[in-house]
Amino acid sequence: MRTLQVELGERSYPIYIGAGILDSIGTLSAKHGISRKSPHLIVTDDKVAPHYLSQVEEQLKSEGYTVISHIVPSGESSKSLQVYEEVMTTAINGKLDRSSAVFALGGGVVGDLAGFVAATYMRGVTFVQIPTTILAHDSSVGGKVAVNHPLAKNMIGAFHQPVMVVYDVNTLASLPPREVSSGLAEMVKHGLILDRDFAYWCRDNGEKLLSLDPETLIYGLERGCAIKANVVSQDEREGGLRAILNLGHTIGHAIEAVGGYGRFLHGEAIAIGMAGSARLAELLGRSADLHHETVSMLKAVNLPVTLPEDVSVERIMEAMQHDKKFTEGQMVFIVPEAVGSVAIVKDVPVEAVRSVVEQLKGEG
Ligand SMILES: NC(=O)c1ccc[n+]([C@@H]2O[C@H](COP(=O)([O-])OP(=O)(O)OC[C@H]3O[C@@H](n4cnc5c(N)ncnc54)[C@H](O)[C@@H]3O)[C@@H](O)[C@H]2O)c1
Ligand SMILES: O=C(O)C(=O)C[C@@H](O)[C@H](O)[C@H](O)COP(=O)(O)O
Ligand SMILES: [Zn+2]
Repeated sequence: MRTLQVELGERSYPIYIGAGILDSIGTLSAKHGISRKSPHLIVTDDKVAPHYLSQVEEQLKSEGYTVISHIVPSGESSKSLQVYEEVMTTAINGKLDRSSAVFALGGGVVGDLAGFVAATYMRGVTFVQIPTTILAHDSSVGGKVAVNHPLAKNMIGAFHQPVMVVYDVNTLASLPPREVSSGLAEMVKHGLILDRDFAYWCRDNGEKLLSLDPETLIYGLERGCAIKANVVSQDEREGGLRAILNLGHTIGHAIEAVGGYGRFLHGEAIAIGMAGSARLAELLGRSADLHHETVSMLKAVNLPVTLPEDVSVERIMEAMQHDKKFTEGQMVFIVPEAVGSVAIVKDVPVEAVRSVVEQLKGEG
């Protein structure tokens, strides 16, 4: 087992990464001071539960913990206020108290939903992340938790850090190929924003990553987590720097919303968004040839880089107005300047953005 640390003063926490470490969840919970006198809640989804829920329940029980579980339908539609209320009802009926913990067992959907429950139940209880997707190397780190509004992604949320992240890479073996690619979008993003060598490493190792070669995958997840942890440690609440983690997300979140939170996976939408950001960089004269490089990296892990013909440019433009980075009437974009380096650009002309979205429906 390897340990990375997210440095956040008194809210610092470890990311444990290893093969088979779900079997240590009970002992790790005890190590992190989780009470044996209060009941705890595991939140998971109906695709993850058949694989891993009983293992986690048994593990915690064998260490003397009392746990109840809530299984939500898999998929982005569970990041809703309705499902949030249902999980809250389970927590209240289960008599969780202020010393209780909420464990998120699953991908980013379960992590964001369960984290928002943990952030708000009795105004905040202990939160543990047990990620089971590649994408969750990003979502389980950093404490952004939220549910969606039909009009805009992650609109109802909080910052609530976990006390630990327990990342058992063995769980990734059951991921469907489309989810593997979706998760790799955030890994490529981590290279594109801050680490040129890592971005090219992802491209060169695309085949091995797609086939879940253990050594390659663990290196990629560790490097991705380390880049994310480093940014979060410098700017926990996105006062400035943290916004770079949003590369591709302004267009990507709009694509997800217009697709009804289900047509496009998060990683697919931000892959298209990253291709768009590279086009924007070229249009704004900030770099040449970045689109070609970005697209080659995304294609190496089977990600889409164009929008289907039937998606309305106007609806994308409309949905984009809700981007959380936009303030005081200014469109703010994370614009790549070179592979491994991005800028936060304010007041991007709306016509430039529209032109990029239109191009995404063409050859990308
Ligand atoms: N909080 C953050 O910082 C942050 C960062 C990135 C993404 N996100 C959010 O994360 C979400 C996407 O996360 P995701 O891609 O993990 O989606 P997800 O949680 O929906 O998981 C993807 C799919 O894989 C299934 N699954 C999960 N683990 C599995 C396993 N081990 N074996 C088999 N099937 C498994 C799930 O049931 C689901 O169908 C989006 O809502 C996105 O907004 C949040
Ligand atoms: O952690 C962050 O900060 C990110 O931007 C990571 C993103 O990958 C993630 O999708 C995040 O949930 C987006 O946050 P939002 O504030 O744009 O909703
Ligand atoms: Zn993301």
